[in-house]
Amino acid sequence: MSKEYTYSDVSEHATKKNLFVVIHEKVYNASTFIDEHPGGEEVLLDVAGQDATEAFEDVGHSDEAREILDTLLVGTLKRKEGDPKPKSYQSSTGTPATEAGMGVGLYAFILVGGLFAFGAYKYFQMQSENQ
Ligand code: HEM
Repeated sequence: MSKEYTYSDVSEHATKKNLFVVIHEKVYNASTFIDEHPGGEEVLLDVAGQDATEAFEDVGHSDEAREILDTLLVGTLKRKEGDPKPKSYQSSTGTPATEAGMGVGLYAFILVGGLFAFGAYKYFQMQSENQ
């Protein structure tokens, strides 16, 4: 019974009693669940009628949470031109940024290590000259 919703259809369901969210291109009706949400109703109201993929994944929800999600499914999202871009968690900028951070850390480590080795080398050279 998969129904297709456009982004503007979804955005019309943005109240506590009528609350749709988009997660991974699927449309969920969270109205019945909002009062039971362990993370509180505030966070769900924040993303009501919007793409909540990033918010949902950032929390690192359990498999149980994903099972509940399945029971709330009402349809799939049909994107049109001009709609907000899909929030695909995998392709978010988080991963490359982390890699870049590690790269910089690695260079810093090599640089500091190199300087230390050079210092030690000079130190032992002076020591042997003094003898
Ligand atoms: C309809 C979609 C959602 C469902 C079915 C859902 C379900 C759940 C469930 C079952 C938990 C308990 C912990 C776990 O099993 O992972 C939980 C915790 C939580 N959720 Fe959601 N959630 C949804 C959307 C969201 C969104 C959009 C946010 C936005 C940030 C959010 C924020 C949180 C937070 C912060 C917790 C942790 C609460 C704590 O440990 O004190 N959830 N959620």
